[in-house]
Amino acid sequence: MILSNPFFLVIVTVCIFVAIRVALYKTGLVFLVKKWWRRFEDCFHVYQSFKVPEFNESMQENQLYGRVTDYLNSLTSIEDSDFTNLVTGKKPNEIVLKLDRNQTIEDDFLGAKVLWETGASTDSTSRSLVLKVRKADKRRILRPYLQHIHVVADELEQKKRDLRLFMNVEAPNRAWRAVPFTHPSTLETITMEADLKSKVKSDLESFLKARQYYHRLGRVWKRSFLLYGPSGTGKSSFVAAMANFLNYDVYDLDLSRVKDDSELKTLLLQTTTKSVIVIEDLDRYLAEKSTGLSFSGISNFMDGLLNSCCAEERVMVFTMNSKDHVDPAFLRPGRIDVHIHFPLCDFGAFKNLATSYLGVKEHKLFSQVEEIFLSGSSLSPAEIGELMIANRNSPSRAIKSVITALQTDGDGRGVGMFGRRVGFDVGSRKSGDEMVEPGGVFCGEGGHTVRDFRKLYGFLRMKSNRSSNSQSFDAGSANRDG
Ligand SMILES: Nc1ncnc2c1ncn2[C@@H]1O[C@H](COP(=O)(O)OP(=O)(O)OP(=O)(O)O)[C@@H](O)[C@H]1O
Ligand SMILES: [Mg+2]
Repeated sequence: MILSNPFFLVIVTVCIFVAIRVALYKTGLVFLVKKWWRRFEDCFHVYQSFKVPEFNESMQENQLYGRVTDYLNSLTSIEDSDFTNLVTGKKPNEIVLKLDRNQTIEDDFLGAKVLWETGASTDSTSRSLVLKVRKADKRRILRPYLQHIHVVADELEQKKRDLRLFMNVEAPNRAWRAVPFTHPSTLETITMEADLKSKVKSDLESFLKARQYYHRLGRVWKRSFLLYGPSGTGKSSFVAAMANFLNYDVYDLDLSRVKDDSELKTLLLQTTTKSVIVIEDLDRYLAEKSTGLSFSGISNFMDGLLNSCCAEERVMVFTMNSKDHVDPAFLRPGRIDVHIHFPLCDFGAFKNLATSYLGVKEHKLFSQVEEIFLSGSSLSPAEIGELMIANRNSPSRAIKSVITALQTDGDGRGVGMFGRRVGFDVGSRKSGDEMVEPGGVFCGEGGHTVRDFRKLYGFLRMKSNRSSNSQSFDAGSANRDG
């Protein structure tokens, strides 16, 4: 009687389906069912296979094999294969998945399904990969798919490579000398207004993807940044962070070592793609009258227009303490695309530094520090950071030393005296997009002055002549995210 009740039957059927589904998922049998279903489905398609052997007939390495392997290892579907190897990545705590032999993994491209089988070659010493494409899809997807593999493999290769820092040396014929670039600065470690940081990040991200866009416009694929602000506000650290983010080499160009315009041209020609080309303290260099370089020599360099081959896929960065006395022609849009202001610390930046350097988010002395900042005192992030590092075992002592430093060295270096403290003036001064800034530091218990600590830092500026007479003027920013 009850069995003939349709309502009861529906309930029972639903319960049975739910129970089967739960059982399939709980036991993992669902993967087996999917596999069988795929095999069943494949019976209705004709596949064409393409083999990618590890070596060619002359036993030379087939580079495509390595590229495809890298590509397959980057696919998320590798996690679904029955057997994968876990190996250490580039960083010691990084674990990466690598495909094992005799596995099949699936990939989707332009709506078509393709299969890759990893297997041993007939002689069982060398390996091979087999790509299976449905015949019906072959004409449409094969070429673009292989192209796509190349593009992804290029990107992966770029990520894997070790970065280098190039410096121009005086010796003839050896324009650039390279050393490994291992600066630990990242966009995360730079104290900067959160909004600004994310703007810079997305600017760099969209630059990386914009090759077609720039080419369609007939423009050289490059982006130029001006970082300006007082000494010790993080400009050089930011250059390093940018290079690490982009995974680009760094060319640190010391203009005082360049004889004339033609040498400058040669230096640019000798840079490679995927690089950040930095000129530090450009304002100071331009202010020195006794230079062998002409206005057009420097501006041509900045434009990279000598030849698109020597500016393609490059980021140019110029740092300055102030752009007030710089000929606006150097800063016009196109020559400099983005202006980023690096100000001295305000209270928000101080709190972010306290969080990262001392692990302190709140402290009873904070209200006193805030008052001093509000009265117009300020120090650079470098100055405050060094004080915190020196007193890192005692947050109270560290904050007290910051207070003392603000009251002595920091007087009048903040908003009060130098005016502007925030800054994102988009294109307001006919000089490209205007982003802005990170913030400041101090140090020195036991009689250290700000000036003493200033001598302790600096990374790209390995040229002693440039670092010895650094000065700081200009002011800065809003809240930072650390
Ligand atoms: N905004 C910041 N966030 C985090 N650390 C900072 C920041 N600014 C400065 N520092 C720290 O201070 C030190 C000096 O910074 P950096 O050399 O980048 O300053 P700079 O602006 O290039 O100074 P200069 O104009 O004298 O070359 C670095 O070690 C860096 O860690
Ligand atoms: Mg610097």
